[in-house]
Amino acid sequence: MLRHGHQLNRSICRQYRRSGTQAVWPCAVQFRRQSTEVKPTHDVAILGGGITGLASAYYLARELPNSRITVYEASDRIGGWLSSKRVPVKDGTILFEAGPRTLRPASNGVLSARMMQELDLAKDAIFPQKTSPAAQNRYVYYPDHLVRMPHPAFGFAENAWSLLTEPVFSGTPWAAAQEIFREARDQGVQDESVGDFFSRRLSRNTVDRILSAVLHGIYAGDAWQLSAKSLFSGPWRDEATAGSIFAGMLKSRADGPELTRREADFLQVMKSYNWDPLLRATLKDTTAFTFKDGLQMLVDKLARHLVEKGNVEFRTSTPVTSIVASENRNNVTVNAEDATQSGTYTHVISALSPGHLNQVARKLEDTATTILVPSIPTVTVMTVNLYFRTPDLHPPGFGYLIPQATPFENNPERALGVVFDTAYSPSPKDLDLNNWQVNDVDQLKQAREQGQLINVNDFAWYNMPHQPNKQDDVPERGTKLTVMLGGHWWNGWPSFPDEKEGLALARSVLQRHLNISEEPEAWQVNIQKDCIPQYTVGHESRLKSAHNNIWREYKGRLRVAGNWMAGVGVNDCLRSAWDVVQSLRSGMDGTGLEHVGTTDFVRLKPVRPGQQSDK
Ligand SMILES: C=Cc1c2[nH]c(c1C)Cc1[nH]c(c(CCC(=O)O)c1C)Cc1[nH]c(c(C)c1CCC(=O)O)Cc1[nH]c(c(C)c1C=C)C2
Repeated sequence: MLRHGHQLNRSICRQYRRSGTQAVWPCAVQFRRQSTEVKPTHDVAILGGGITGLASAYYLARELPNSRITVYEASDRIGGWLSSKRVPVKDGTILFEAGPRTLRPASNGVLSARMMQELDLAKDAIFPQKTSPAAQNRYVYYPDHLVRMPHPAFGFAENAWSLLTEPVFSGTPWAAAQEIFREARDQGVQDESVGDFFSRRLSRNTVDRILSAVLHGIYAGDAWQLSAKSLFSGPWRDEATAGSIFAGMLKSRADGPELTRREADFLQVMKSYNWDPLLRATLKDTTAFTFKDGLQMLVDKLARHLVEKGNVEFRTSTPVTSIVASENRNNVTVNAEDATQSGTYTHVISALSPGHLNQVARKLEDTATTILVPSIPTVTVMTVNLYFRTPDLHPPGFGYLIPQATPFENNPERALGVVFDTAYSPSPKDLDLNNWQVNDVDQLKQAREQGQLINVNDFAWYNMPHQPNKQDDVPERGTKLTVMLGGHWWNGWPSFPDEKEGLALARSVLQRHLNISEEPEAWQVNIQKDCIPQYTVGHESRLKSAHNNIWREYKGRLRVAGNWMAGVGVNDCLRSAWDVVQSLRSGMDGTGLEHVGTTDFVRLKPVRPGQQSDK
């Protein structure tokens, strides 16, 4: 982080000082409010205070309430890549996100939705509607202009015209029509790159012009390095079992979608959860949500909740130097740089990156690094947040992605994409009663009390009767954008652009692509070093080796979680924390990687036309 301090973490610290709680949180000192001294069933050290570490502590404290939990964090703040900052502008304040900015409620996202309900955060959330431009309008920049991606809401004629005339789609509709007739891969192929897989099944243009853009937006990675088996496990399996991706899709429609048994069980557990009916309805109407003070609110609320629990201790500014299993594998000693913070635990959950875990993992009396996890490459992403006084400097939408095929002269900065952040916050105009589609507040309140969903223009008004939430506190909304740079384009670079260069690169992208030449009123440059692990070809077999190595050395006393195993997003981090805690709770042996490569599949009931799938 190159600008602005860690105000939000410090503000919790101040709040706890003010609230008269017995110790100061977290500010480099430990904090534990022990209610009654009961011998803990599990004494667990969690390594890493990012979202995975916090979520692990949260699930442990809930599922194993008699456990004792110690979270070790090397830096002086918690939250990892999640970092929201409120910054001043001429007439108010606006919110910048350095890392992830929204959460999707689908799939593993049910965990973030559930956490939001349990932490009473839904009243602070912002829910753009499915039908809003933010949800529907997604663009790709190719070769020298923005192209809106087809969406059912745009109608047949517009979508067909775009597919037939835009160079970005050149050859793709024809390749898709032929996919079912293409020969399936040799059964001996263990894995291949996403690029190789989809250029075999569809076309090279489809990969370079469309898929590579999608992969930029999720992994900031190279389509020709990332693993098809790990990233597109469904189509990868469909080719092997049904002969083609299209045939696999037809089979799913007829017989029902195929899931691993573990996934089906997870969905069942989530379905039977006692959802707030209004939140459930709101989530069905939205594709992504955020909070009025950004995703940092989730971190702060989680931390506060854990401190109040009493059985969680945070040790910030406490780098761990090694973790050593006892000879009989009954416990693990965590050694910290400050020896007074070292301790012996029944279990350790590592929420560290693989490289960091390898550095601290030691065999008994061994001083050399132990390779527990085979090397998993990472990429560095620079995010540049900018705020301009003039509103609507871009077309309405979520943002745009830049594929690998965009000619160098149209993207010499090697940008990956641009996010239109204003789309996630209602403007003061949206909140003005006179601009509402319905403006009889009493009628709206009555409807809300009956559990009906009320929308204020493009947003669900969940926190009624309070004013709908907004992120930017300004009387007239400007334009807020984030330019994403780097990723795989910067692989092997000995150093990265500094703050000044980053800002210049971002402004140059905006000038060329959106014709924005205005001076930004506020900006922030963030370099997220090694933030996204790359699931490159052979990823699954590396995870299997990691499982074997960790089991051999720690026999279930060390479990791993994080964004390097089953998805790089915040929701996936929550899921890996959830899985580790569930297996600890049920007394199962494991490492956190025991499910990798499972072949136990079940079919769900097919969804008939007109029928709604269960969310
Ligand atoms: C900070 C950079 C990140 C990039 N990808 C991710 C991060 C954190 C991880 C990620 N982004 C998305 C997903 C899909 C599933 C999901 O959980 O939503 C994942 C795993 C989608 C996405 N991509 C962008 C945004 C704003 C979102 C929504 C989720 C979020 O807020 O992160 C834009 C975007 N992300 C990256 C780039 C290069 C990019 C470009 C416009 C990298």
